[in-house]
Amino acid sequence: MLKVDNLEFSFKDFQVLSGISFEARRGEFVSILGNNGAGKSTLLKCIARLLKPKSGVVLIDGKDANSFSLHQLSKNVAYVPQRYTTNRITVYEAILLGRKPHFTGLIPSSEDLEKVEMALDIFGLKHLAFRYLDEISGGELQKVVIARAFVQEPKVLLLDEPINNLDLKNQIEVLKILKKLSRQEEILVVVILHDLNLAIRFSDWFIFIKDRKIFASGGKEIITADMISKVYGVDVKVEKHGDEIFVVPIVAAI
Ligand SMILES: Nc1ncnc2c1ncn2[C@@H]1O[C@H](COP(=O)(O)OP(=O)(O)OP(=O)(O)O)[C@@H](O)[C@H]1O
Repeated sequence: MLKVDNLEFSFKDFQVLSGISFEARRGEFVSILGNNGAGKSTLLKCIARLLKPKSGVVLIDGKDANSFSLHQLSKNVAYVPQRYTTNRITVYEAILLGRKPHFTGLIPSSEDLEKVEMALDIFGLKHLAFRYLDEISGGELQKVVIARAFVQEPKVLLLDEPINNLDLKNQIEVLKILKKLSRQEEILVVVILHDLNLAIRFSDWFIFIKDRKIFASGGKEIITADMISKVYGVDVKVEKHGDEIFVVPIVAAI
């Protein structure tokens, strides 16, 4: 579904990414992890074609992403940024805008409206449908932005820190929804996360970025205290409780 091959990116002469290669399949939940400034958002933006890599290719379903028209790209890839600005439109209208790549006439089709209704339901936003975006909370807005990407019906859904404004209950709820979407709709979900333990709980595959490169990638077996300590520069323990593993930072008493 997604193949990134030898991607390099620089902001002028400041190299941010080098030799980034990985593949991910339909139906997977992949998390991109690493310290602040490691290049995670830059990688996601290169995949979404918002930034142009210096070299390397991004293949979507075997086709070079550069060969897609913007219209085709928006039917294949949806991107939820870390920060977003809002217009004075309602929650309903904002989500409906996600259907834009599917519009065939001036009036939304019944399918467009059904998808919006479905998204309002899935994301628990029905009661806010006719509120303006500046009249809802930051966490609610975050859900709206994800719901808008969902109705776009992409094959690849890219999300940059989608749970950073949410309380714990909503963090888990949104990750559960994303996981369900990856499984049921066979979408490839690629998410930047900072919470290692939530990433471990929900992801099928992990990509750790450090010093411009992929430091480690793989399934849960790559999560070791040594690897995490090297990536984040913090001493940690990896503890097992039943089938689950947890990363616990070792912090000396203050
Ligand atoms: N527009 C820009 N111009 C120049 N440098 C930039 C620009 N955007 C980001 N950078 C730099 O590129 C590097 C990677 O940034 P990026 O936002 O990809 O990191 P990140 O891993 O997503 O970080 P965070 O976890 O803090 O969001 C950082 O050193 C950042 O300062």
